[in-house]
Amino acid sequence: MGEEKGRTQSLKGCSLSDKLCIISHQQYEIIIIPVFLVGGSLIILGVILWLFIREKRAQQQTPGLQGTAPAPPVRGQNGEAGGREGSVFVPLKETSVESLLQTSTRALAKLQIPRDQLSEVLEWICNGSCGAIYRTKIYPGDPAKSKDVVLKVLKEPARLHEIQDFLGRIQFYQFLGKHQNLVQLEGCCTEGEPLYMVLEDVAQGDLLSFLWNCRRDVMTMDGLLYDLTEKQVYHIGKQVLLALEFLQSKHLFHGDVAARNILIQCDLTAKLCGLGLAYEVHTQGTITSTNTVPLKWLAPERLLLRSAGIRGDIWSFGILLYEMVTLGAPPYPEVPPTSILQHLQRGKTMKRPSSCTQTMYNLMKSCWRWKEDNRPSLRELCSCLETASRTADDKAVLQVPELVVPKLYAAVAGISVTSLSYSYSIL
Ligand SMILES: Nc1ncnc2c1ncn2[C@@H]1O[C@H](COP(=O)(O)OP(=O)(O)OP(=O)(O)O)[C@@H](O)[C@H]1O
Repeated sequence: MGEEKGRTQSLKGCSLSDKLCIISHQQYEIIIIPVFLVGGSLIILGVILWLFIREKRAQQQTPGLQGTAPAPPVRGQNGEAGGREGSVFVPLKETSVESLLQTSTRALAKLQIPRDQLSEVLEWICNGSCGAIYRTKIYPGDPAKSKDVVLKVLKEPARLHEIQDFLGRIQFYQFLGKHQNLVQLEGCCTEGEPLYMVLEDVAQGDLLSFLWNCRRDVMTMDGLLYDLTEKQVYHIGKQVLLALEFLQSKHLFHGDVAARNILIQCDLTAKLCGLGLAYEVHTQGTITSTNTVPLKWLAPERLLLRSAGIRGDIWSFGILLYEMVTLGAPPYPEVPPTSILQHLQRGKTMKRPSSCTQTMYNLMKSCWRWKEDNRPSLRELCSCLETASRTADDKAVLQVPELVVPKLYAAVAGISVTSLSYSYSIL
C-alpha cells in the first residue's frame, strides 16, 4: 500500500492509467542505474591503474651507480618519525663561527678536554664523513692515566652548518650515554678550530679487517687471537643486537649495520660505530643527507626508497652473520651491486655458505624475509642466538683459504675502496 502511495506521488500530474507517464518513469531508471554502474567501474579501474603505475615506478627506481643507495625516508620502530628526545642544544641561530663556538662550548663545558693534554703525534686511521680520523694519546695530568684515544677532526675550512652538524654529533653521543657495545665519547675540544671529537680507542679496529686477518695463517697479532669459531660468531652477533636494542630504546635505529661498522677488542667485545645515520634520525626524524649506504646490506624497503626502521637493521644483521661466517666475503658475490633489487624481487637470497651450519643459515634467512613484519624482532633474534649458541661448535676454527684483495672486494661489495678503513694487507 505504502509503495503504491509513493509511486502515486512520483507520478504527480499523471493519472495512474496514463501509459505515457509510466513509460517515462521506467526510462529514467534505465538510464541512471547503468550510468552509475559504468561510472563507478571506471573510477575503480582508474584507482587500480594508478596504484599499479605507482608501484611499477617505485620498483624501477635505479640504484646508485656505485652500488650505494640514496637515503630513503625513515621511521622509528613503530612506524613513527625518529625520536627527538633531548633538545638539540646547538644554537642554530648563531650567524658567526665565533659566537657559535662560544655558546656551544659553554653547553659542552663538562666534555671539554684541554688541547695540551693531547699528544701531537697523530696516527691517521682513515677519512670519515666529517674529516680525518686519527689515533693519539691523552695525558690527563697523571702520566699513569695516559691512554690511547681516537680523534675525529672536523675538516677545515668548515662552513657554519658543518660546524653545527659536528657539534650536534658530539651532543648526540652525550644524549645516547654509555653502553658497553657502543663506542664511547671521551670528550671534545670545541673552544676553537680545529674541532675535535675524542672517542675511546677500540684498538683492534674494525670487524671486517679482523675477519680478513682470520683467513691468514697467523695465529696472533697484537695480542689478538685471529681465530673465529661458530660460537664466537654468535657471541659477537649478540653484542651487536644489544647495541641495536639500546638504540631502539631511544626510538632510533642504526641504518648501516655491517662488519665495517663494528669495532672489536682483544677479548672480542664488539662496539657499534658509524652512528651518522642514527644521528640524522635523532635530529631530523629522517635521513636527509646525501649519505649513501652500500646496497647489498639494505633491506628491500630501503632499496625501494620506502620508509626504514629497526627491521631494516635486522635484514642487515642477517648479512652481517653471512660476513662473519665467510670471514669477510662480499655479499651476493655473483650479483652486480646495481642488480641487487631485481635479484631480491625474483625471490632469491644467498645460498648457504659451506662454512655455515643449517641453524645459522635458518637465522639468516629469517632476517631476509621480504615483509618487515615477518622478520624476527630484536628480542626474538637475541633469544634464537642464545639457543643456537648453546650447541654451537667452540672448537673448529672457521677457515676460508683465499686471501682478500681489498680493491676486488670493494668492487664486488659495491663500496668505494677509499671508504674502507682496513688494517689488512695481503703481503
Ligand atoms: N673509537 C674508535 N676506535 C678505533 N677505530 C675507530 C674508532 N672510531 C672510528 N674508528 C675507525 O674509523 C672508521 C670509521 O669510523 P666511523 O664509521 O665512526 O666514521 P664516520 O665516517 O665518522 O661515521 P659516521 O658519519 O657514520 O659517524 C672505523 O671503521 C674504524 O676503522
